[in-house]
Amino acid sequence: MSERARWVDWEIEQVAAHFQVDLERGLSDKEAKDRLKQIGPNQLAEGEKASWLSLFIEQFKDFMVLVLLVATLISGLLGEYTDAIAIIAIVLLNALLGFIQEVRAEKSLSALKKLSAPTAKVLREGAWVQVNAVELVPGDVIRLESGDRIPADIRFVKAEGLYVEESALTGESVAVTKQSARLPQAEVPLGDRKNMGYMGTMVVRGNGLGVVVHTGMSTEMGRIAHLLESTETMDTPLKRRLEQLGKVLIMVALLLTALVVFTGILHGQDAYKMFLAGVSLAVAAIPEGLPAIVTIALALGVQRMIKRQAIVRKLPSVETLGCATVICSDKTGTLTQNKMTVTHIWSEGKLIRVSGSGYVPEGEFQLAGERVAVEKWPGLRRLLEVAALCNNAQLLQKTEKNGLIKKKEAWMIHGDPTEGALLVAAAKAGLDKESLVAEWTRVKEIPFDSERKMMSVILSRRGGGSMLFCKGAPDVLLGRCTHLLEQGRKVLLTDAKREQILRQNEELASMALRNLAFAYRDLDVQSASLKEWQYEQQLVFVGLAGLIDPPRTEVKEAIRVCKQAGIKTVMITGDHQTTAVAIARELGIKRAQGLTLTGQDLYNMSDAEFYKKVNEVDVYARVSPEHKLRIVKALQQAGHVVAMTGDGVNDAPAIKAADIGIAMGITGTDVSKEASSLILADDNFSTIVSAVEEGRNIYENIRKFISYLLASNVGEILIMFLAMLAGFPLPLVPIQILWVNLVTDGLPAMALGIDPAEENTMVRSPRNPRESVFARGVGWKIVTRGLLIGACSLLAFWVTYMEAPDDLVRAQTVAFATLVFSQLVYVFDCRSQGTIFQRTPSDNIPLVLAVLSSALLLLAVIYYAPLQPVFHTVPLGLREWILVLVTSTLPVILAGILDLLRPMANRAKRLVHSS
Ligand SMILES: Nc1ncnc2c1ncn2[C@@H]1O[C@H](COP(=O)(O)OP(=O)(O)OP(=O)(O)O)[C@@H](O)[C@H]1O
Ligand SMILES: [Ca+2]
Repeated sequence: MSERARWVDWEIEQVAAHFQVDLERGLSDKEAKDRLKQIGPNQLAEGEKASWLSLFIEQFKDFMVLVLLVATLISGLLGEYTDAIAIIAIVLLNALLGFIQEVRAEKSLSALKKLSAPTAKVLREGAWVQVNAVELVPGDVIRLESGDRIPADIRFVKAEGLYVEESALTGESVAVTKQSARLPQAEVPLGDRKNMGYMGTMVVRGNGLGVVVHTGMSTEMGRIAHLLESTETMDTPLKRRLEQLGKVLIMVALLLTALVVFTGILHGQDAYKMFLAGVSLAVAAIPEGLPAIVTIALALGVQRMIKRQAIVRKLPSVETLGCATVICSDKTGTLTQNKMTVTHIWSEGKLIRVSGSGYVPEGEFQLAGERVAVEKWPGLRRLLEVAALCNNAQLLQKTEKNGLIKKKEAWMIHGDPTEGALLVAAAKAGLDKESLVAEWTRVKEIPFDSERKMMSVILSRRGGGSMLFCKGAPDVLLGRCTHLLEQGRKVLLTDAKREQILRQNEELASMALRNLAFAYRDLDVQSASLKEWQYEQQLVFVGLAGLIDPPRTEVKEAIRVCKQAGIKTVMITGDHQTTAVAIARELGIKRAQGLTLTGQDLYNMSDAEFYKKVNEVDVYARVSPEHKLRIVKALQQAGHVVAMTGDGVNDAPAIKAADIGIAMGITGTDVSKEASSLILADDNFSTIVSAVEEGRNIYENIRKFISYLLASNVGEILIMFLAMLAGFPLPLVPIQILWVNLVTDGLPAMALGIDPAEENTMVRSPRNPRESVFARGVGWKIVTRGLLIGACSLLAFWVTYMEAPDDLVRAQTVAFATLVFSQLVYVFDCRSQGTIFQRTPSDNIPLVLAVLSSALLLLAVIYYAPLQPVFHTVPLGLREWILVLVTSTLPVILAGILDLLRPMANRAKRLVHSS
């Protein structure tokens, strides 16, 4: 134990020396690389993955395939070599196809996992950079903020109001406070090592710095969790439902096959031939590949989503996305650009305009159009001092490598954009942080969180004395102020003054500005005994700042699309009500009669009251994260499928509870990301809307190939069944049945899975999550098309057979060709919920190619002499081809006519139901 615990009673300098790291600069890139090579990546070992071979063998586990293999083996032994070999070849080909599909799905899923892999903020060569957590090495200096998952075992170097929840390790769910100072002795249990942080535990409040002491399997986590569960399941509700459906379909297919065999034998067919045909039919007709294709369609769709900046963490959410009826979105950074600029300052009763734009620290302070000198205005100066010092952001000038950087882009900020904007404003007055820091030393920080809506620092002045600087939401901060700074003097804050400040705050907020208030207090010797919660009291109010945060340009359109698609957008923000409403109006979220509720309103409302109103609310303002959970619940109770965004630690419960929990890729905390099912790589609201569109499309594509595959299967069974019933000879031989199955299950079905969205995808209202996959015409399509395909193929067979009853092979070839071609025509019919003519083939080139190659393969099987005996085919003449082409397009034409009758059928059904 002492070997592991030894860091606990060391001084920080000792730890740094041990790891040969300069705490101000971090490791050099080279050193970090060397250590990584030596020690290995910072990750826990994963469990065994399924090998490729076992994945391949998996493809044969299907019962009917085994029966088929055995049956062919027997026929091989009986001397039917060509048949046996051909059948086995096709079964192998089928397995290969399934195998390739599965490998592909797996690959794209592991790529996904990488995308959402955790990162760490690490100091390398004097600069803070973001790296993948696996690249951390002992000696790295890392920064942690509330919501971060600690990426390795660390010794804290700095801790500001830091609380860490270590239940992953200790089982204790109450967060413990952390410190940087050494402990008197080393031998303390894990839970009491207050200056250590452990991999996998979670920062719930405050911030800190740490030196990495153990990585990967040498961490405490590595010691207990020897293996990480490796493969995430790819199960989704739809897949599960399809698997259940699959079982039913297997039964049906087997039953029908048995029926076919039985009828055939009754009509004097050869029992052995019938058996082989039956088994082949069963193999072809059982849609065992359905769940696999669903996974592929999901995986491919997920890849398209990534291109549109939406990273799916949980596959089932892809399906749910298409059902979303409400999207609850954060305001700052999601609906707005999160590029803030201070435009107004209110100090000592005067409203000052600040000119300039972006992060360039150039601009003027103007009062009624006249430039004001900040030096002559003590209140304004103090305000900017507080703004710059009660601040964790950094304003940086990009080093100009070439002269190409435009001035506007030459400046950037690190950290919270709100705080960055304040730094810029202070810099415009000539107060840059560096010179201020020379005068003021930070002693302590009471961090910001969205619950408190304020933040403070305690500073000691070089000349002596110390002060508390505080900034926060005006309405909150004002409650803690007792005094006011006026003409450089501290005066009592009267109720009238309070009123005035709040009025001013309202006025700024109605201009869609995000407001902050600033205050300070002198700390004398007595205040040394104050408890933390006692610091932020009896403050002296200094003034307000109004920050503009323009809406993202694309959001307005995205919200319009949502409306059209039957999805309601709701804004949930920690910001002030008036600000929120102003922006919500601008974006079209707020309807004329829509309600706005504040966190306070929610607090005063019973669940029953809230539930009654929830559908009318467009904007929730000044809410705390905890309210989000209540909002999700109420919406769900009202029957909504809810998508909810969030970024902080405290948003995690709501994200988890939502049907689609959405985290922010840029500003989101690890904890919120882990709780989410979708991550927005660009934090942008419009990305949610794209994801919804993709979600709907993926689901529709799945329905498309279900209708394709099942109708094809119905057709295959039907032609055999009807032929047996009518006492005809076998219209198809086993190898042909298997071939049809291979050619249709293969490329065309896959190409349907990547079909681009139909134009009306975002005009329809959301689908009911309980809706069956067969709803909205799919079931109808399967039945009508299936029946017609079977009947027409049989018709072609019958016509040819009647003409030349002793040339059975010719009739079989015609039936074979008709079946394949009618499916290849039908595949285009599957692309639209309307008629086949609603879409042009040119927008799915892969499908056209797939169909062409399937057609060519068929021609090869018919015309390439060596294959003719294998597939029992003969070359066809012009007359036969005309017959094939007519009978294979007939189903779609007839079905189109049937479709016209469908509304009538529905109406009749409703009439029957209502009477
Ligand atoms: N760094 C900060 N220091 C002090 N106060 C802050 C800081 N950032 C925000 N505030 C204040 O706290 C309020 C709530 O902030 P919070 O981050 O919870 O929500 P938001 O960012 O305004 O909106 P959203 O929830 O839409 O992202 C803000 O309106 C602001 O007045
Ligand atoms: Ca926020």
